[in-house]
Amino acid sequence: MEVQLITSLQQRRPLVLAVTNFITAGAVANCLSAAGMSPLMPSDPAEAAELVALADAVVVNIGSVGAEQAALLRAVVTAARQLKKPLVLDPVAVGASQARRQLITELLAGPVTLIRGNASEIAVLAGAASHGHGIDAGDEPNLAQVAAACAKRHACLVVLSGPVDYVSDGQHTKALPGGSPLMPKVVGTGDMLSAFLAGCLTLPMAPLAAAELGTAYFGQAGVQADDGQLGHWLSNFLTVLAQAPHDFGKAVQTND
Ligand SMILES: Nc1ncnc2c1ncn2[C@@H]1O[C@H](COP(=O)(O)OP(=O)(O)O)[C@@H](O)[C@H]1O
Ligand SMILES: Cc1ncsc1CCOP(=O)(O)O
Ligand SMILES: [Mg+2]
Repeated sequence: MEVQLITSLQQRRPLVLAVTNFITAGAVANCLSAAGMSPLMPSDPAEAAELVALADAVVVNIGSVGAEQAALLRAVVTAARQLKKPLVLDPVAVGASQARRQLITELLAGPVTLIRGNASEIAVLAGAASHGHGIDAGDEPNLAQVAAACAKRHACLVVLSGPVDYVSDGQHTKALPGGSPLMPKVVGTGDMLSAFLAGCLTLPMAPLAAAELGTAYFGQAGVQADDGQLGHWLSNFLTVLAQAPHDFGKAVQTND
C-alpha cells in the first residue's frame, strides 16, 4: 500500500516550492528531484503568489534570515495560506538569535500544516527549555511530550527529528526509529527531510499518516545510504531515493 502511494507520487512528480537557505538549497533540490518530486526555489517576493499557485506543496526554512529572505518568506507563506497549499515550516536554529525567534513568531501567527525541526528547535517552539548549539540539537528530555506540546501549541503536525523521529498531531505521537548516525554530520539532512515531507503531504491520505510515511521512508533511505563513510552518504542517499520504492518498501512497512 505504502509502496504504491510512493510510486504514484513519483508518477505525479509534485512541484515543491522550497524557500531554503543559501547553504543547502542545492542539496534540497537534488533530494526532491531524486525522490521523484519537482523542486522550485523562488528568490523574489514579487513572484511568490504566481509560483505558489503553480506549487503542489510549499516548504519554508529560516536558515538564512536577512531582510530580503524574510520578505520572501512572508510573501510565500501568505500566498500558501491564501491558496490553501500544504505548508511546512523548518525553524532552523530558532534558539540561536532574537532575529530568528522574531521571524518564527511572525510566521507562526497564522496556520501551518507541519513544523519539522530537531529536538532543540521543537523545544523552543513548545515553550520548553532548549540546549541547541546553532543548527545542532542538544540533549533534550521527554521528546514525545515536547513534540506533542509543540503540535498543540501551534495547532499543526510536528516532526521532531533525531536518532528517533517523533511525529505528532498533539493527540497521537508516534516514535519512528531509523536514519543513520552519519545524518546529523551531513549539513542539510533536516532541510531535505522538511522539503521531502512537504511533497508527501500531497499524498491522498490523512496528513498525519502522510507525515509518518514520509518520515519512515526518509529514515529507511538514510539507513540504506550508510556504507560507513561520511563522504559517501549524500550521493548514496540520492541513489537510494531514485531507486524504485519496491527496493526498500519492506523496510518502510516493517517500521510502522
Ligand atoms: N543520531 C542519529 N541517528 C540516526 N538518524 C539521525 C540521527 N540524527 C539525525 N538523524 C536523522 O537525520 C535527519 C535530520 O534530522 P536532524 O539532524 O535532527 O535535523 P537537523 O539537520 O535539522 O538538525 C532525520 O531523518 C533524522 O532521523
Ligand atoms: C549551516 C547552516 N547555517 C544556517 S542554515 C544551515 C543549514 C542547516 O541545515 P540542517 O538544519 O538541515 O542541518
Ligand atoms: Mg535543521
